[in-house]
Amino acid sequence: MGLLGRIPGWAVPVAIGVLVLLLPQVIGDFSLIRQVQLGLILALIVSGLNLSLGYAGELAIGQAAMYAAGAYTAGLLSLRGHTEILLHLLIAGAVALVVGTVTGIPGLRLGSWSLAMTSFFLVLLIPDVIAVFREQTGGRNGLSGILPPTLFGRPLTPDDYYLVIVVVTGLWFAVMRNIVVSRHGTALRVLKQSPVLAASMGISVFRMKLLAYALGAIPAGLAGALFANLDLYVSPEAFSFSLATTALAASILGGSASVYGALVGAFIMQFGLNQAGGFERYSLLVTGAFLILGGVALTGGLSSLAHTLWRRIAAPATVPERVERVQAPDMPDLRGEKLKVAGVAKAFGGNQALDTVGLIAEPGQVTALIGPNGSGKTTLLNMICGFYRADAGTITLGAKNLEGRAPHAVARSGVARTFQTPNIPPGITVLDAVMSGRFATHSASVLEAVLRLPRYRRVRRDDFAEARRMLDLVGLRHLEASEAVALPLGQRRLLEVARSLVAGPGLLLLDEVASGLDEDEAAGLADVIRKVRDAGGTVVLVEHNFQLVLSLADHIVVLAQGRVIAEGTPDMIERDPRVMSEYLGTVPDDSASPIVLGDLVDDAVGEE
Ligand SMILES: Nc1ncnc2c1ncn2[C@@H]1O[C@H](COP(=O)(O)OP(=O)(O)OP(=O)(O)O)[C@@H](O)[C@H]1O
Repeated sequence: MGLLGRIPGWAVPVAIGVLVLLLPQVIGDFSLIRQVQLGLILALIVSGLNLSLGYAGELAIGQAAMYAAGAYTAGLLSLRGHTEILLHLLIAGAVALVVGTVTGIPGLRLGSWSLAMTSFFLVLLIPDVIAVFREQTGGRNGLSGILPPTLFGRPLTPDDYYLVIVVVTGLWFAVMRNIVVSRHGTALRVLKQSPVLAASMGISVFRMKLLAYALGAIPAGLAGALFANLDLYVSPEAFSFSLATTALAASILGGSASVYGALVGAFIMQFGLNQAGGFERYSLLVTGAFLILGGVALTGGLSSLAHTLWRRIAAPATVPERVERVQAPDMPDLRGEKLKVAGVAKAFGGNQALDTVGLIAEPGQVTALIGPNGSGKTTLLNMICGFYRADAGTITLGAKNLEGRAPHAVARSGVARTFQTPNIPPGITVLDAVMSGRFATHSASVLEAVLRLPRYRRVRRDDFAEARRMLDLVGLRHLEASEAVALPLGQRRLLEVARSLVAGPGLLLLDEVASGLDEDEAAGLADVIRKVRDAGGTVVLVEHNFQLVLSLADHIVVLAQGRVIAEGTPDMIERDPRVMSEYLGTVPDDSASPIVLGDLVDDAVGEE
């Protein structure tokens, strides 16, 4: 690691903050200082957008409305004689939070693009809402007569007020950083990668998206209060649609999945726009140009570019090609639970994918589920995980009835799974990726994460310890600081197994976990699965590699056309004529060579 790599992560933003704080002492130019203040206010709005767009993957541009709510709240408070800036910030933040929550719920409940649409209409509605409450807001004439702000009763000079804006912005960015590096931050990235993955890790997709949108409202509300007290005048023009597009362009240009990208994007837009002659007329064109630049030329934004360069200079990444088979520790005891699937049926239109299927998986055993393509294996896994509702039948884990539970509730009941294609969010380390599997095991709130309260620290310590233990177990500990998504396939599969095990699940579902692995990698994986079994875990293995199934499974269930056609020990299954004939049905009739079951299944894998 180079000298640059030893600079702590917080040092750069703190140094920039101090520089910005001292700016008026160095530059006396009033108009430049005003641009900096407006840039910081825009950065607050953009950071809120980043939380939902960049981290949770939900396009929602309603921050302009929350900005307006914050500005009018502060203005109205001031007109009633309350000039205390801290009171303005507190109430404006709370009002924006309420606006964000109330408008976010219907948008998110309806799903799909609804939040984008509701937030879009929210911005278009601002002038109408202001007009309806003309008496209070001053309508199109705006709200004038706002009194200069005070701090603890003391009037603030313009220089003092500059400090207030810098400190509030700095504090918010510290809060944002704490959220982003917390479990909630990782959960947001998981959600952005895939709602299915999030739900299967016990994360409520609706709640997490609402959290991101509502939290993102707070800085917009703070920005509104700061703006009202800067200009001492608030009018509807300040909250036009072009503000929403400016914030969007700044977010994409700076890097929406980045904390400090909001500052970069906001300053480029603020200073860039100011330079553009006749901006008022061409604002949408200019922001559009910035949007295209950010979207086409800078995927991940300027901050991602800077981050990549920094990492190259400070700590060049070294990712070993192959799985390191280190002597792994023993698996801690797992409290596996009995899975009982009885009489489960599922039809998609006229296609009966599962027909009265039954399966029992015992703790301390590997139960393999095999069958030709389209026989219903994945459908059954998705039903156990709560992604599909059964038309008939029951699914229980221990004493818990899983049927009818939402996917995140099933995961919280102790069901963990891997995916046919490893599902790993970009931008997080191997250690973070494994720790994210523990999200459902705690109840430390966002506030505890932001303030780094003792319970949060304790939970975090346990997360680190457990994740490292699992990385030791699968032999990836030496890669804990590497970017998770950059690992080769074999290691990503092991990583998924570690992530599924880290919360000590009652049931582990492995979906074609050996597919695409070479012999060594498959053998390493088989060792890990045996350890899970020996530690008392309940394992259901969906697998096409028949030799691996024979060597690992204690019990095999064979599905064909949605029905269980055979079950028993590997010996029994290998000699079962029905199993042979079902598989024979999958090969061309002109196959004249002697047929071995394992070869046939391997052929099927090769064709995929
Ligand atoms: N969401 C869906 N909508 C409609 N049909 C579906 C859906 N999911 C699965 N099916 C159908 O259900 C049947 C079983 O599919 P499933 O994916 O469960 O099989 P599988 O045994 O997992 O196959 P593979 O080994 O190829 O993954 C297939 O006929 C498939 O086309």
